[in-house]
Amino acid sequence: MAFGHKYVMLMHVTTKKVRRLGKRGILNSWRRLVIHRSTRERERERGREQMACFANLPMISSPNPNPNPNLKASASLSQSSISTKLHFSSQFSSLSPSPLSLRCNQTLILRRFGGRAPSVSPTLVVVASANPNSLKIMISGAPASGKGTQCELITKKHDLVHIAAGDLLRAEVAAGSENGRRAKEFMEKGKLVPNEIVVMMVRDRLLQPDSQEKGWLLDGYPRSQSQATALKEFGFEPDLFILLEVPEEILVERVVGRRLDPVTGRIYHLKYSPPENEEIAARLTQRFDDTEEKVKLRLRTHHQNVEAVLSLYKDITIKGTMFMQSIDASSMIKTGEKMFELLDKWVEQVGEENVIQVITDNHSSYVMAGRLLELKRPHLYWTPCAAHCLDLMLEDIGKLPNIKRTLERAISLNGYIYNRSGLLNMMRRFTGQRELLRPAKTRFATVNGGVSKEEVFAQIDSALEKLVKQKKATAGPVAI
Ligand SMILES: Nc1ncnc2c1ncn2[C@@H]1O[C@H](COP(=O)(O)OP(=O)(O)O)[C@@H](O)[C@H]1O
Repeated sequence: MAFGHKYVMLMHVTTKKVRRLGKRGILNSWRRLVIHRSTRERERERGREQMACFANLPMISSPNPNPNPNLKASASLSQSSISTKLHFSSQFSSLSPSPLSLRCNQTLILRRFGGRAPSVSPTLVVVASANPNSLKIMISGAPASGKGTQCELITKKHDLVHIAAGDLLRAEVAAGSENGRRAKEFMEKGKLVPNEIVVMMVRDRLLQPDSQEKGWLLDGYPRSQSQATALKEFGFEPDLFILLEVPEEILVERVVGRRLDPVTGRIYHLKYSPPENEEIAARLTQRFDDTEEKVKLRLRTHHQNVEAVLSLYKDITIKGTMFMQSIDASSMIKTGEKMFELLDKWVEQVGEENVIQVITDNHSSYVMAGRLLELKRPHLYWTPCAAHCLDLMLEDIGKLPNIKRTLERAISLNGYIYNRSGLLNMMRRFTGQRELLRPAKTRFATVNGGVSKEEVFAQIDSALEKLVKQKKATAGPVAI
């Protein structure tokens, strides 16, 4: 494939040829579609921004330049041939420093890098989108907000390629490359790694054939407006942006106790999800930036950037719980009617059609308020908080004499061990780093940090299902 000063050539093959000829043969046998520069100039004179040319294109993909210097594009070809509409961006000009790109269904399929005149042999990357129905999702959230868990569930169900910017960077650090060395300096400080390292890394991964064919779930990117813009310029636009929000105190606790099993890749938590046996416990590792001090820095960086990124994707964002307002209700907390007025005002403000469920405390005034609300608005669904119900039940159970005595003993034994570091150390050594369940204050808000990973996934998945249906409905045969 050549990029002369006068011509732009697009090539065409069919799947049968692909099988018969193999890679090299295909490159030689591509039918050339020649567009004379003069044609482009005439088009431009007509004031058209873009010139469209159409071709039958097989699924072609290769992020790596071919070693042949005269043929700087290489291709690996899959079985299915697809009909694809190509748009040739008319940014092309012998003087223009801007890169030349071909886009296919929003996916970058060809790009010339560098700002040299086209007479200089360009480096080409040829990639084609095989499946316009594939999902393209971005997921964002503070450290330990559960992105990893949700990504696992999402990729499993929708067979997407999971691309985590943090993992790409850690792989680079582990490889000991110059980029990795530089990246580590920033990662240790909980700061963002400079764009010149991250952007290309993510772009290259997105261009890989598996991401192009299956669709992708991009995790931890973009973290700034400039990263989002850079990706957009490369032609990558998500269908959906997911933001996971979790209160900060929960995040710190999660991060500090988080451990990785390097053999299985499974993530454990010393307290909430301890390893199953001593063998696993002994090999667990901790991320170098999972300390309390560093996580606080990472959280600050996250909060500084998240709003800017969100503003770019607000139309396609799904968010979890949103904090609206806190009110001092101490003067009315005991009066059902007053609590009803308060709740009713909020339902009015949010719009009744947008309220799925109203959840309150189990106090009699809340129960009365909830019932009044249901009377006034028969389509509204009110429930007392399930966690609070359980909390009250357990409190009552804990008052039974037998249980009360056992609990008291457990609490004093717990305090005895945890107040003596030598003893605690010994217990951990002999139990394979196990912890005792410790008495803690119960939290009775079913929302916020109390939402289970399955509930979060259900929320995300319903949005994904809608998206899949939408994509299927709008994907007709592509014009050629
Ligand atoms: N998109 C990005 N841009 C710049 N730096 C990044 C990006 N993604 C990850 N990093 C760096 O890698 C570190 C680890 O990222 P990650 O594994 O996603 O964990 P976390 O989100 O918990 O900080 C970040 O603290 C940051 O230094």
